[in-house]
Amino acid sequence: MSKVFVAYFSASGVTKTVAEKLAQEIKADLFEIQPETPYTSADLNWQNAKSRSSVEMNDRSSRPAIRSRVADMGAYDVVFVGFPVWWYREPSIIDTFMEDYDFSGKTVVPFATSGGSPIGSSGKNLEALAPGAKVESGKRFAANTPGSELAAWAAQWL
Ligand SMILES: Cc1cc2nc3c(=O)[nH]c(=O)nc-3n(C[C@H](O)[C@H](O)[C@H](O)COP(=O)(O)O)c2cc1C
Repeated sequence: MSKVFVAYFSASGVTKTVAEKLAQEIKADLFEIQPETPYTSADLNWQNAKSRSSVEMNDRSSRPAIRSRVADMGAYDVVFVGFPVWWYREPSIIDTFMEDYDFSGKTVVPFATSGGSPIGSSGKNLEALAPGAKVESGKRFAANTPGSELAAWAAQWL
């Protein structure tokens, strides 16, 4: 049986709810990707080109620091990676997370929440940062997606 992990970043709690539901349904270990410096509401203002999130998302090399490490990433075969869609793709802190570990030989499955945008090119972006991993294109879920739907979707990798 595959050993399964769910890691997520959530700035305002929506992805957190989906990630918790997913982990519970598939009995996976759960890890929150927490920024070393938490995002304030001013940081998250996408209408301000100078806000922290705008500045980070405009710089593809931006790698916001993460507060803590996964104890034993080597133990897992399948890693679900959850995040809010920011500017049609994964937030830069997800790029930090992907570069922080060796995912070779693992399957990485992105999932996201958003105001409506699909997950877009996030899977391809994560793939570029995870040499030797099989990275799926992933899926965007509505905030209130039932656990049964998440479980049915995830079953293909278990
Ligand atoms: C900086 C920023 C950029 C965003 N860009 C998009 C976007 O391109 N498309 C979209 O549908 N929603 C966008 N959103 C909305 C979030 O994806 C949505 O509210 C998400 O569910 C929040 O998840 P969270 O509570 O886990 O952080 C953006 C939100 C922020 C803060």
